[in-house]
Amino acid sequence: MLHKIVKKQNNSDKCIVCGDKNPYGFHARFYELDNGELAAVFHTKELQQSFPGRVHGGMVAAILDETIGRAICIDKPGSWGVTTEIQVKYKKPVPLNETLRAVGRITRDTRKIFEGTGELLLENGEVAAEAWAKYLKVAIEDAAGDDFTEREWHYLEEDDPREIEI
Ligand SMILES: CCCCCCCC(=O)SCCNC(=O)CCNC(=O)[C@H](O)C(C)(C)COP(=O)(O)OP(=O)(O)OC[C@H]1O[C@@H](n2cnc3c(N)ncnc32)[C@H](O)[C@@H]1OP(=O)(O)O
Repeated sequence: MLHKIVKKQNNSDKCIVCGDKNPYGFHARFYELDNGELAAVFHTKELQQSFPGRVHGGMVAAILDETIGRAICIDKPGSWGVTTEIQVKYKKPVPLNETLRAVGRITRDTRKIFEGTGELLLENGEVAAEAWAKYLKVAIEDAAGDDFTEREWHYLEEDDPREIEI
């Protein structure tokens, strides 16, 4: 189904998932959708390999982790969490050198923690991996230091899509 993009989230410099200056990372872009979910658009790369031709399972977990972890910001902008637990079901190999999508949403939100689920989609829309994850809410200063948001947390002005097929 085609979903309208309501808002684009910021990127960091060095994160392995969203870092714009990390040569080995996914260079993911995160978009808040009109259905209340968060979509990631990201690029898989040769140097993320596990067995030849497929992305490492740890990297698959990483994109799902960040997609779910950022979904909290849809309803609560400026919220941050650190991952305390994650479960991933790997259903199909994730290919190298492709532009792929992931989607996540929040399923539980309390004063201290939040939880959510997400899926990584292949180009044809098939689900390659699904995850559930739990996060402890933290102040960004505690997780990343005092000046993280000024130093390396940027809105990237780009030619973004207006809609995403999920
Ligand atoms: C852009 C945002 C996207 C985010 C996606 C990516 C996020 C990441 O990759 S984060 C990196 C991976 N995760 C981490 O590094 C976390 C490592 N773990 C830690 O730092 C610690 O274990 C931490 C902070 C979670 C808890 O620290 P700890 O010293 O145990 O804290 P502690 O004082 O015992 O507990 C604090 C509170 O949290 C609660 N708590 C601790 N762990 C958990 C847990 N797993 N589940 C639920 N509650 C918990 C405790 O019950 C306690 O509650 P209260 O204050 O009511 O007593």
